[in-house]
Amino acid sequence: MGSNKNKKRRRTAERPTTHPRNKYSNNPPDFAELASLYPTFKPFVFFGRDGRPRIDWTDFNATRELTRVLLLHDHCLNWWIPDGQLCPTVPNRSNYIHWIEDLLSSDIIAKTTKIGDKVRGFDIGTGANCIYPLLGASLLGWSFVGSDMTDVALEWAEKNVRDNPHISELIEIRKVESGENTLPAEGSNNEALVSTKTEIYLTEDMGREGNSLNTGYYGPPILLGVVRDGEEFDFCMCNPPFFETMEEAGLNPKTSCGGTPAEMICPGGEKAFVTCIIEDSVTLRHTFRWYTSMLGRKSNLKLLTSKLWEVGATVVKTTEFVQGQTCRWGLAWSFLPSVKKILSSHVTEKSNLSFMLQGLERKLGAIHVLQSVEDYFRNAGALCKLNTSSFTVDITAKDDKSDANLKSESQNYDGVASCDDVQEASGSSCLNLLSNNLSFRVSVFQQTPGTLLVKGSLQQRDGQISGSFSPIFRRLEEVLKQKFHREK
Ligand SMILES: C[S@@+](CC[C@H](N)C(=O)[O-])C[C@H]1O[C@@H](n2cnc3c(N)ncnc32)[C@H](O)[C@@H]1O
Repeated sequence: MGSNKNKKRRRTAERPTTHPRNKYSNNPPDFAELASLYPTFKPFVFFGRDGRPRIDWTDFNATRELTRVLLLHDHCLNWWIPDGQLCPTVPNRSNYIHWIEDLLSSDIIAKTTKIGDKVRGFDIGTGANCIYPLLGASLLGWSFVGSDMTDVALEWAEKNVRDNPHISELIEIRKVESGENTLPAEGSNNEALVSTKTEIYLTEDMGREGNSLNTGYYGPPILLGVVRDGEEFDFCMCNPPFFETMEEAGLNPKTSCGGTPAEMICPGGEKAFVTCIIEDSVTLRHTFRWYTSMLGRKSNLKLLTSKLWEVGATVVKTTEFVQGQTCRWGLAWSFLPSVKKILSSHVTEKSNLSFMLQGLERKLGAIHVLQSVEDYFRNAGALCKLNTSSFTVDITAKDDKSDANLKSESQNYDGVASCDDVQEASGSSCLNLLSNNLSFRVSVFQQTPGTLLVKGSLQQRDGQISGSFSPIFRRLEEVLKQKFHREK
């Protein structure tokens, strides 16, 4: 009992809170002072029995006025949103900005910008409040493209930019065209549009011809088709529509931050929305140094992390944003080569490795696993030969000069790229481990229904090259276990 209590206490103590560089980390907003300085805020402030100044968090007008005065007082920003639009909390949104700042200054991935270059970001779904571009530009001098699709968001985001001439040059608001075949989304207002496109096909680009990935997202374009030819960004960020329905959104009875259906929901919820960003990132690759999104559900973090390994991200990072009672998660990934590494060529290499896959659905057999193995390595740019009679896939890394940068890293392996984050899931996909001439065979044996043995055998023993076989095979094990476990 006692030890449980201690554990709980320890967990609470260890829980991450406000980012240390967040203006409010040691200085929470002082409502009494703000009330004395801003007469329009004063009517919303009352004093509790303990004598402390408070506001009614369930009153939209109070939370909006608080955001307005905080942006003005602490950030010299003029700001407003119409009734009912999503009202951001400033300390909470600042955490995400500071996390991106950490990612950009870390040496997890190669730096592509020169010293003195301006940081350029892309805010997916900037909303009427345009909070991230306003904060990023005023706190750090970053420039932004902020995208959105509803008229009200575009009109008010532009107004919020115009009302701040000292940073307005830094922010472009970009309309997302909903594209052809666009229908009003069921159960939402006219502003939420969905296209009739049902699947996103990843074909030639990824060497996965005919293999369609249904993201479950049927909305307007997110990055592909919005980012223009030749554009490059240091990062993208997104506070996605978290929910599938307004009932699910269930508007937290303890606070009132507004939020229209167009802001809060999309078909498939945040999982579908962020899956679509991931699919777009596979095509856009180095157009962004970091792709990031916020998530409202921890379960989606795990799921999307596995998806990122499957599509060949080189680095995946996660974090937790805690502000008061609200908990959100941050997911970041990149396709640039990871920089930190340890030399692994001295590792005595095993040329035969194996693992078991258990608990598969009965209808899934060796052939499905082999096809996943083939897809996975083909995605990473390797040549794959599937033999359905011997139940093997032969894999050889291609000699592709365009990937020379990635392949040159193959003698080094960094299983964990670390940063100061609270939670992290980092690693290296097979992409940056596949070296020219590395060739190996993966064989799959059915043991009993639902249980398979997966074996990997190195085809050559070149000391330097073979050093990457084991991490590649370990990564394959993770991917297959996650995939087939999920499909149970
Ligand atoms: C949860 S709100 C976030 C608003 C603001 N960034 C914030 O953090 O308060 C989500 C926004 O995404 C927009 N949105 C939905 N689908 C979009 C798409 N495909 N492209 C751009 N914006 C989109 C919505 O209109 C809405 O303004």
